Amino acid sequence: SQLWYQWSNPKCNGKLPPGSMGFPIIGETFDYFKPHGFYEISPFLRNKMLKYGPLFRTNILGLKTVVSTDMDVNMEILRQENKSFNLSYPDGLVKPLGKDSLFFKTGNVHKHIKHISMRLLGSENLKRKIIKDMDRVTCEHLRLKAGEGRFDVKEAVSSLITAYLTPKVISNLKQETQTKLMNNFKAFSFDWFRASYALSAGRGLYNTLWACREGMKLIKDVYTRRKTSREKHDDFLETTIEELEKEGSFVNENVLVSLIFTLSCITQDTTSKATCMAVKFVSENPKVLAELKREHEAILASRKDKEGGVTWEEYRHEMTFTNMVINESLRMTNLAPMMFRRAVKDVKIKGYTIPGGWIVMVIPSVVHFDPEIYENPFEFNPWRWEGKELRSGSKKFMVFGAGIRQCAGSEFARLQISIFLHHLVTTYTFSLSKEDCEVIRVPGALFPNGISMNISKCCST
Ligand code: HEM
Repeated sequence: SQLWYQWSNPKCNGKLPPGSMGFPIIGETFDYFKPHGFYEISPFLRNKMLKYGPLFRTNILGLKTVVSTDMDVNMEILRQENKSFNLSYPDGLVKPLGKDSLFFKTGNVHKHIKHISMRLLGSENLKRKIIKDMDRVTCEHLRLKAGEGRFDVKEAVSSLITAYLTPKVISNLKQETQTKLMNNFKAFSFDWFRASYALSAGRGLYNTLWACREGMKLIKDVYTRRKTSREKHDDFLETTIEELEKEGSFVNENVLVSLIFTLSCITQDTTSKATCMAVKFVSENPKVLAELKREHEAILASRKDKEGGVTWEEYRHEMTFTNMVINESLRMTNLAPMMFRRAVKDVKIKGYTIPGGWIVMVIPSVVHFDPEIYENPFEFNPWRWEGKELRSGSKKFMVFGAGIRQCAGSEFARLQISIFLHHLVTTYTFSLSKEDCEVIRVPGALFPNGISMNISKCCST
């Protein structure tokens, strides 16, 4: 009973947030990861918040944890990155990406890696080098899929992103090597972690580990050959080599190989899921679909180059409603339902002390479903964004995180979803079959059966 007492009442040089630590070692891990319905806050969180308030302590994944569902505390914690807190995801989630992954880097090294990432994912590169191929390949893939009559949206979006992005990341690969690399990018997914309650998680983890090992080995080989041959290419690999050769560079070859792999994988994994959810919400809401069609048909009508695809100007200035739809879809989906930080020292917040070494789990989804902030929070209503700033996050809208760890690929994801919706609503009629489109939360959104779409070309096009 003494051990039990010690487990339940951890030492702290101050006042710990209230809460309970669950069973020794496993803590409350299973309760936290228990699957629940899409249109509700996790029963675990709901009960804890009722009992202890928005800040409480627990033990998840064997780690002493403080959970924050309070928007001010969430923002304060994310803003204190590199000061009182450091990003610290559970090993199982980020370890497959290797110890050189940007998720294990802090301070100047992290800053430098982020800067390099933005040379691929920032607005300037999207506008100059990516949008054209993104548009063409999205259009072609949809045409192909429409020929089949029915397809899995996640699989299709993941394939099309990999198809145009891989040559931009590493050009001039032999066809066989490129195909192998693309398969490794596509095999990577964080889903095994979300589905860790299911038996299939083991296979998912195996596939992810295999993809990481093989993918990084392939990239490393190309990297070495490129450096020795001194051939110049117009791709992201070249950008990273230039960075490596700069005097006083903070990064080494392994960090850059890991970065190339990580960015390519995360891009397809996150954007394909976000597109699925946007399409699902649009197909379930005829009024939203009608308004979206109106916006995109107006863009088509005023486009000067009828053969050309979506332009950067159209995306930035003529897709207001589309961005309202994307924001609302991201708010409801909460693709990143929690963010993990580790306190580097004792930190005082809201009258409590978070002891150094403890994990803080920032949960923005509770804020996104707070009826005081979003009226009828489980209703998909893009018009709630009317007249609001659509692109920047805030403590009330934290889908892409905040502070220096804010998402590097938010603009990429927005652009890809916008272009997918543009072609979908202007050229096709589509529907999702209800039984094949179940979405659950574990607590991240998961599609156990994929998202299948029935599609055919509009008679008028
Ligand atoms: C709709 C899709 C996406 C969502 C909802 C999303 C969400 C997030 C969130 C919440 C964070 C912050 C994590 C934290 O602070 O702990 C983050 C970070 C990050 N995201 Fe995304 N993301 C998306 C798409 C992408 C894409 C397409 C990429 C492209 C590679 C990407 C790359 C990254 C990277 C590299 C970081 C880490 C940044 C850092 O550590 O400084 N994300 N994302």
